Amino acid sequence: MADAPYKLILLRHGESEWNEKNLFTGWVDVNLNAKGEKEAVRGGELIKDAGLTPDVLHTSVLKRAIRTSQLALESMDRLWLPVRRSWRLNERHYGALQGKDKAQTLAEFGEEQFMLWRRSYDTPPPVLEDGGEYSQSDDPRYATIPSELRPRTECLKDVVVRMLPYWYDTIVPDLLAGRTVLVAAHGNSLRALVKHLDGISDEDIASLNIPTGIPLVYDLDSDFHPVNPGGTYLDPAAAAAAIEAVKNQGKGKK
Ligand SMILES: O=C(O)[C@@H](CO)OP(=O)(O)O
Repeated sequence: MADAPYKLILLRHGESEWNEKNLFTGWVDVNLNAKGEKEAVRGGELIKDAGLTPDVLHTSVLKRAIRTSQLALESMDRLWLPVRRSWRLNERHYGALQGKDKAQTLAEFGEEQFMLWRRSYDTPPPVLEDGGEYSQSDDPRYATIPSELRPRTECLKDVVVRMLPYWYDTIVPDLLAGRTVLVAAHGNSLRALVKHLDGISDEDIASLNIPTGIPLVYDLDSDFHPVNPGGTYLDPAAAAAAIEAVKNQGKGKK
């Protein structure tokens, strides 16, 4: 393998209560379900069995990612790791779709609009008005984000824009310091990071899905380009099946 000084492990949270119900989630802070907890433990075991030892953890500020990281770290007896959390690793804000049923949304608006909202690079869902049941406008954890920066909906392009400063300013310095970095985050914030790492086009990113709970390892060269493009899933067979399930969400299958 070409020279690859940096090791990055990406982990999407385990299945959540709303993944199970097939609801658009975004910034709504739902918990893991029992299957998701098991996936998180297994994710940690996979990392350990691969001989990897994360030195630092980065998570979003949403409990499904935080709990996944804790369960994974516990299963490798590394709960003691230093941890940084940022809203910049949060799931994509799903705007007015938050809390809506994916299958009903597909039936109501049709496949084309559904896929535009769900996977197009630059078409955000309608804005979520402040103060509603699924709004985070009064959530204290976001109180320090200036209002012009605070999303009320996001497309993937918006996620790339808000996530990249965190990549460059916080994760890259950890890699440069020689640390193996574990990032526990979400389907769409990880799609944004993978798009950046692999240089995936705005069109091609639409068909890339990330499964819950299966670690994806990148070996990065000195310019932070993957020497293993696309990364390496630690359980490739399970990842392939789970990717297909994510793709089919909304079609009555999970
Ligand atoms: O609902 C969401 O927040 C995300 C991830 O679960 O869904 P999707 O894969 O449809 O972008």
